[in-house]
Amino acid sequence: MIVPRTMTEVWATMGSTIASFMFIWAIIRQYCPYEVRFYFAKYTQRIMSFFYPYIKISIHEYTGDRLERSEAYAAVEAYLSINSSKCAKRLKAEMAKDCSNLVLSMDEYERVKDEFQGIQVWWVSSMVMPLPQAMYPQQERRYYRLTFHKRYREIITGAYLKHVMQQGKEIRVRHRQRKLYTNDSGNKWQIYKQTTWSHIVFEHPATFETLAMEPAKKEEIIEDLVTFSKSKDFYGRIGKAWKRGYLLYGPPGTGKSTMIAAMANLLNYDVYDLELTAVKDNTELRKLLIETTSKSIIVIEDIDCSLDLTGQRTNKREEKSPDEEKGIRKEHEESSSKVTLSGLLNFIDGLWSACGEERLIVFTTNYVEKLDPALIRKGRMDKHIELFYCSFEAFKVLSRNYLRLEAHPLFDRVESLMKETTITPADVAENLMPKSPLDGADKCLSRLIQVLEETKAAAEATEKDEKEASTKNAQSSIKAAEVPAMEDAACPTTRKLSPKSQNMK
Ligand SMILES: Nc1ncnc2c1ncn2[C@@H]1O[C@H](COP(=O)(O)OP(=O)(O)OP(=O)(O)O)[C@@H](O)[C@H]1O
Repeated sequence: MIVPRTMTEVWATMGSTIASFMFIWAIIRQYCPYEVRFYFAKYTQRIMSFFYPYIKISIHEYTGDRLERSEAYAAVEAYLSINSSKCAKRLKAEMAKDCSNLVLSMDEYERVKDEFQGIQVWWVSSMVMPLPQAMYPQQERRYYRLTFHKRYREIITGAYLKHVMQQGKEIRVRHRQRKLYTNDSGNKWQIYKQTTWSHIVFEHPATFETLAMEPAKKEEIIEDLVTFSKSKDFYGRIGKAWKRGYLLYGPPGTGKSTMIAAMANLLNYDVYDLELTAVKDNTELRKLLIETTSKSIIVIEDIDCSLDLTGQRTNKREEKSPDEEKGIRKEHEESSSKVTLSGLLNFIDGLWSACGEERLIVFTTNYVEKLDPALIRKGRMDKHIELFYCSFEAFKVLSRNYLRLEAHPLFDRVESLMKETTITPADVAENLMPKSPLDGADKCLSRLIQVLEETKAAAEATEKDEKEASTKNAQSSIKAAEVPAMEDAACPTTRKLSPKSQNMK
């Protein structure tokens, strides 16, 4: 045997060995039957794995017959986007479908190391190229491969993978773009078709900080919401679906819709704005419910206008002006649907309502007294929140938002007027809004004071009119009572006759 002496000889020997091996392999591939090769590869792998102490787990991007994108792959991708961006040398940046920012992930064939409870694991991103002879053009199939020592099989397949999935899902929720869904396309013929959710990006800027409300009440609501969002284990333990109902009620313009936006922003939830009048029947309502995702708020605004408490539905459009009424009523007749009160009750807490988790169901109404007690009982609508007219504390929040003012000499006058009259936060907000670039705080506050004074004067005038009217009514009823008494005195027999006997007479 010739022993190579120099480096050049070593390379030359190695090169010729590899070439010989490839030549032999090519001959085997050409002449050896497929079955023999298959068994050869299979048993070689088994023998290798006997000596090879590592386990590999692959997580593919697309799974199933319908080739849906795998949730597990997406979670690993999100998990590694944080880990890999710190240590990988080749990263790729993409604008993800549900995300407003660029998302960094490991580039193909890049390898990163991760550590869990002192155990080292390796992740490799890889892909399978489509077969050239495939009948349909396919995309390359990407996958992540996790490698770890077989000694740690239990921990890695249990706790570590659970940790990766959990963290990955959380990262995805944090980075996703939230959506505002609606089932009302505005098409009056929609009632003859199945309704589905359509969405836009949810970008309402309202927060609890900007919401005008008594600070103590605000704190209580925030605490309730945050506690709910952290109560997965609690709900599991007590055997209840992880959802909570909120009933927001109060006069128009007191901030019910604004509060829903603040709730969504606080908890980072999507919003499903459910228009009941556009839902055909209970089956369709259930279908819409099933299509909602976790971490969401399902809102039914003005519930009193959407569903008659006898189970007969009315349309909120019926409340339009008399001019519109005729045309609208026709439209309503065409679009009337068969969602019933019991269908809605099932929607809230029937068996199907447990199909998702971490969901809030919010009803709003201006007339809480009109609602069926069954609809709003505790357990369905767990928390009832009344939104009031603007208090001075709420006004201070609005003046901070609109005028960046914490204090002002005119505040005292506003405070005393607010004790004497009522005004909605919407009206206060409108008056604090500068109408021109030259409008300063003085002008806005003076405008608000003027409106408050006018409202107070109008309320006093109405009260005076009502008092006068009731005095007049009282006087006329006294007079009316005196007339029969005088008639009775003139003819005592008449009094004893009943109307019937009078007629007979
Ligand atoms: N509590 C509040 N805090 C801050 N802004 C408010 C508040 N209430 C009302 N507003 C302002 O008034 C506008 C109307 O409020 P919003 O639509 O939330 O009232 P609402 O109670 O839902 O009314 P409706 O019952 O008529 O639907 C909002 O755009 C917001 O600017």
